[in-house]
Amino acid sequence: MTEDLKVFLNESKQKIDERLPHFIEKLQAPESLKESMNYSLKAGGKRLRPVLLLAVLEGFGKSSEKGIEAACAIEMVHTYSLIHDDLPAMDDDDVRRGKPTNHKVFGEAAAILAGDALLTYSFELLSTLTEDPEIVVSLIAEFARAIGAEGMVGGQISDMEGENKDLSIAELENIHHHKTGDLMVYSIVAGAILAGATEEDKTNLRKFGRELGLLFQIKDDILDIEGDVASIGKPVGSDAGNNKGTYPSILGMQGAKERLEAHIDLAVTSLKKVDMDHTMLMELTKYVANRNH
Ligand SMILES: CC(C)=CCC/C(C)=C/COP(=O)(O)OP(=O)(O)O
Ligand SMILES: C=C(C)CCOP(=O)(O)OP(=O)(O)O
Repeated sequence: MTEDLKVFLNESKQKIDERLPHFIEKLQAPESLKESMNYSLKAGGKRLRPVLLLAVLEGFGKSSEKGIEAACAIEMVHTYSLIHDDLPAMDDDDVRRGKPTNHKVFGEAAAILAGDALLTYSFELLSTLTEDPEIVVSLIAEFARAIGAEGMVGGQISDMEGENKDLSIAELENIHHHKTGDLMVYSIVAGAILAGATEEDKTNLRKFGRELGLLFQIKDDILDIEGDVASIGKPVGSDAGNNKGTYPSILGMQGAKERLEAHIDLAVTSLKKVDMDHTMLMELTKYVANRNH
């Protein structure tokens, strides 16, 4: 990792980590609910989606302050998705971000409600942005599409329905485009909307985001086999345990790694077409593909 990326990641993560609990503190809501929401938000995480939004703003020469609220809203939704994903009705996982999962600490009902509250609050946060109302509406509409039935939620149910089945690579890609990719694409496009990017630049950033989402997920599948529990903060072997089709299970480990390289090339090609400073997004792409956590 370059020194510039290390500094950017640390600074961005720090800004998000500082702001997130502050948003929860000011809620006039039952303390038990706030505690459960904050537990998962504060449990750590790479903050990759907020970092992507801030990197896009920086690439267009805009201040990252402009994107903090939207970045926090995105992290809230990502955190809700992980809380629900870990529930017994879904992946039934006990450890997340190196800590006991939310339902293990607070019980299933509180975990479901903490997720619901984070999701709902994210929309409230976006609605209070001081941008032009047209921009706010477009940010909210695109967000709803990315994380709802046509996006992340749809991807999650396809993922669950795909368990114990022989999936083709096309089916697997479709699951990942929605389950993982759509929120990542949104993080990038939200940065572009806030930066006032042209339609052409937004289209190429969307293509870049789709490739980044896939390569992120291929790496996640690889780490589920080759990763180290202490680094990834969640159990290894969970995909095999849940009988999920993954890139290594369909293509073999070597095939999955070749696929990862191919998606890096495709991501870089789309990114280079965008009229911006690509340095940080280029570095982030390499980081996502080579990470060990
Ligand atoms: C609406 C919901 C609940 C969406 C969940 C979306 C999501 C990306 C879950 C984690 O995927 P994963 O199970 O592949 O990852 P991990 O290995 O981190 O559990
Ligand atoms: C989409 C997947 C595979 C869920 C985990 O996402 P991250 O790996 O970004 O999780 P955190 O760092 O936020 O915990």
